[in-house]
Amino acid sequence: MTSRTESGAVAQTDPAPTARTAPLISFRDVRQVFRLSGRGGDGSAAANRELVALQDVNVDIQAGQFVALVGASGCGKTTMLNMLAGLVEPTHGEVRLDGRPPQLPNMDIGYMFARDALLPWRTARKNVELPLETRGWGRRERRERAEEMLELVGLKGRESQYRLQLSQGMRQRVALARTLAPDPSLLLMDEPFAALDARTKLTLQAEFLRIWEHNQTGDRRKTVIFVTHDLQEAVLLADRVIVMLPHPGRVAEDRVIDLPRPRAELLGELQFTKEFQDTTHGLFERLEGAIGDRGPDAAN
Ligand SMILES: Nc1ncnc2c1ncn2[C@@H]1O[C@H](COP(=O)(O)OP(=O)(O)OP(=O)(O)O)[C@@H](O)[C@H]1O
Repeated sequence: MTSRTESGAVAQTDPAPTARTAPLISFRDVRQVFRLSGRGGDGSAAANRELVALQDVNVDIQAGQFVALVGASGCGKTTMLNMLAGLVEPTHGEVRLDGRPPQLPNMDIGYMFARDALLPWRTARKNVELPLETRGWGRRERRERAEEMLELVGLKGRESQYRLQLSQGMRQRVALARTLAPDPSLLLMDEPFAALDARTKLTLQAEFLRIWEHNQTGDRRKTVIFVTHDLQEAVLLADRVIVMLPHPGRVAEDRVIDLPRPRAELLGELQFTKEFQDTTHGLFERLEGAIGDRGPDAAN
């Protein structure tokens, strides 16, 4: 499989191992226009204008891939996640998940955000139990599963603590445990580690990768769509990095990351390898080049 960059060139791409099977996810000629209402520039007249959040997006993703979406603020990354979650329907074109338009609710999706969004009146364990409650799990199995997940993310002994008693890193661990608890096969992750300091971030990246890589050998392998502003994080974690540009939001580059797997134990060292630095540098130039290019819809 190949894909086109915005300039029409064919980008280096392709999830080789499963390339001949039908993609789990496909965005076909997707365009998303939001109608904005409000005051005009002079503050006097009401103005209605359109914002092109996504333009000509064509992306296929195979089951089990770890794909990072990277790009400046406003290039439509979250909108793509929301389309997969069934929260946004494209204005034009098609989004397919397992061959069908995404539907709400989809119990086989886990969605995780930059802010932990834990319920402050529930303990860590009760927070992890939440998605299991909505899926109708019984009380005992919920409790067992929540405890198992909290142990997996390194929070054994913290089950009864409330959000306020936990550090930001611990809260994100609880959020990760909550996202993984129902064992979803598709993970939508919107800057899940962005609010963490560098050291905690690296620890959580490694832990998440360890869990994900461990699952890849079983029948519950997980597809990950991981949104980040951090190019290094994208290259470290993903099989494939899609670089997006804003005004309008579009795909600029679609690159396979050819670093060894499993990677979880290597993250600390990988960052200093020439392979990693060359890959990151190439993609960085692509993003940097875009800074001068405000795109055809810069007013948006
Ligand atoms: N429901 C909406 N109504 C109007 N405009 C929207 C809506 N959702 C998103 N937008 C706009 O669409 C554009 C793309 O938004 P989106 O959140 O997908 O970008 P993003 O790349 O995820 O940005 P960030 O990195 O800042 O989260 C932005 O200009 C945003 O303001």
